Amino acid sequence: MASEIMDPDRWEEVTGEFEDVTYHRAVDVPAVRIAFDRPAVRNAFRPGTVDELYAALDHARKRADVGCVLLTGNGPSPKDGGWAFCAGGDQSVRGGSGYEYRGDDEAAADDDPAVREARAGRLHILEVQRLIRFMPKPVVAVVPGWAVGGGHSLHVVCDLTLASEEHAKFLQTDPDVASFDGGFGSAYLARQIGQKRAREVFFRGKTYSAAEAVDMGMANEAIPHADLETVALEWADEITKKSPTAIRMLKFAFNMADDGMVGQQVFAGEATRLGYMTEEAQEGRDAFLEKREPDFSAFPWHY
Ligand SMILES: CC(C)(COP(=O)(O)OP(=O)(O)OC[C@H]1O[C@@H](n2cnc3c(N)ncnc32)[C@H](O)[C@@H]1OP(=O)(O)O)[C@@H](O)C(=O)NCCC(=O)NCCSC(=O)c1cc(O)c2ccccc2c1O
Repeated sequence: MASEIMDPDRWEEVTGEFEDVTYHRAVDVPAVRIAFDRPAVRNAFRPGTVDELYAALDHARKRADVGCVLLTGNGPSPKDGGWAFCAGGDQSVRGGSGYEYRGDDEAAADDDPAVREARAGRLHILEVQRLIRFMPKPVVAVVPGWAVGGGHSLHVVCDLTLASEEHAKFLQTDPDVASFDGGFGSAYLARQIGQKRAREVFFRGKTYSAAEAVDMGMANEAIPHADLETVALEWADEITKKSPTAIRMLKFAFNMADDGMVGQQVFAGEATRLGYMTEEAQEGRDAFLEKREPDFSAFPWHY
């Protein structure tokens, strides 16, 4: 198995071109498990990792038989036995304007010369954040160890966070390495734990345990390490037994208050879809196609 705490009987691999992440589908729950797979570097991401993560998440987003995504990190490290969710951007490939494809990572990069010419350093983990935020199904951060820097921001943007009681550690190093996630990583964190605490997380760079993260309101539950993935699957099972439409509308309703006009647009788009599903809307469409006046008289003015 990809990770020591992953139960081989519960998962089957989803085929794809993956080097830096693993992608599995649960055998008895409509959920998938997407995991960073660079445990020797605390699951830090390089550009190719982010490309693969995006591809796997987008695949999960589109599947009718997937209602929940578990995002985690494989472990332990073969070097020292350490555990990590994700330690953020790989500092060894950070260039002048972002993270760069280098070495074997280069193979994953787009070869089109015009694309190469346009490409600045990659900060496209932000595109992954938006995908998580706007996908119409819950994404659960399953944190078996370090969640640091851009890895911390990823857990923040996930809908729920479950953390290993023994090994999860939450830390913001952004200002130590002269980086700053001024979007969800900081501002949305402040929504979760309050302005003073969020500023402390970034300005002091203190490490918080799973229990502290739960107390602060940025994690949902601390779970014994050995049971972490079992409990995560139980949560996925509970979630996916509920109405897909209700869960989708709730996620977008929760988002809307913080997402401005885009949040309204995403929620309203789903409301439009529900409208289109009514006979009333179909009468509007049919009347146009049949070149007649619409007759909405059968549809009451509900209150
Ligand atoms: C994560 C740690 C706190 C763990 O400490 P620990 O003592 O347990 O382990 P080691 O330090 O010995 O690490 C083991 C091994 O892993 C390598 N490693 C760890 N993290 C990284 C990393 N981020 N990049 C590269 N390599 C890493 C480490 O070098 C060791 O290798 P050896 O060969 O020596 O065995 C601690 O490791 C740590 O503090 N890591 C750095 C965390 C960090 O600063 N991350 C980057 C923050 S910035 C960021 O992530 C970010 C990315 C974006 O794309 C953004 C985009 C837009 C806006 C903001 C962004 C952003 O902030």
